[in-house]
Amino acid sequence: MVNKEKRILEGEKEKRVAQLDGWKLTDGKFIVKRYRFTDFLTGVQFVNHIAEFSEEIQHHPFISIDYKMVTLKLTSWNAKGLTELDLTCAQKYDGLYESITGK
Ligand SMILES: C[C@H](O)[C@H](O)[C@H]1CNC2=NC(N)=NC(=O)C2=N1
Repeated sequence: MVNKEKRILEGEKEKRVAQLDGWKLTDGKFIVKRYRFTDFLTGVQFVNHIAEFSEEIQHHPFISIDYKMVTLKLTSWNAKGLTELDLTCAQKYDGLYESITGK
């Protein structure tokens, strides 16, 4: 079984993050994405879904809500860097966004 808590190798990071949709690598250990919504409450609804999922799997992104924009920033504190779990979560967040907005 793949160890999801394993850090992604230094030389692999850029490539792996580039395979994600709209996610950017920052400070060598975070991935960040901005999600746009047509209104404030839809963004809040998205954040609620993210919050529930994060609790379920005990892996939590930094979340900021700036009116109709939600920014998620993720790393694995325990592993002190980016892990497979972070990349998996990024795809899950994208799926939640799609299910809420249809985009
Ligand atoms: C004990 C608890 O499961 C851990 O501290 C979890 C909680 N949520 C977490 N969230 C994130 N993003 N990274 C972690 O390493 C992490 N660790």
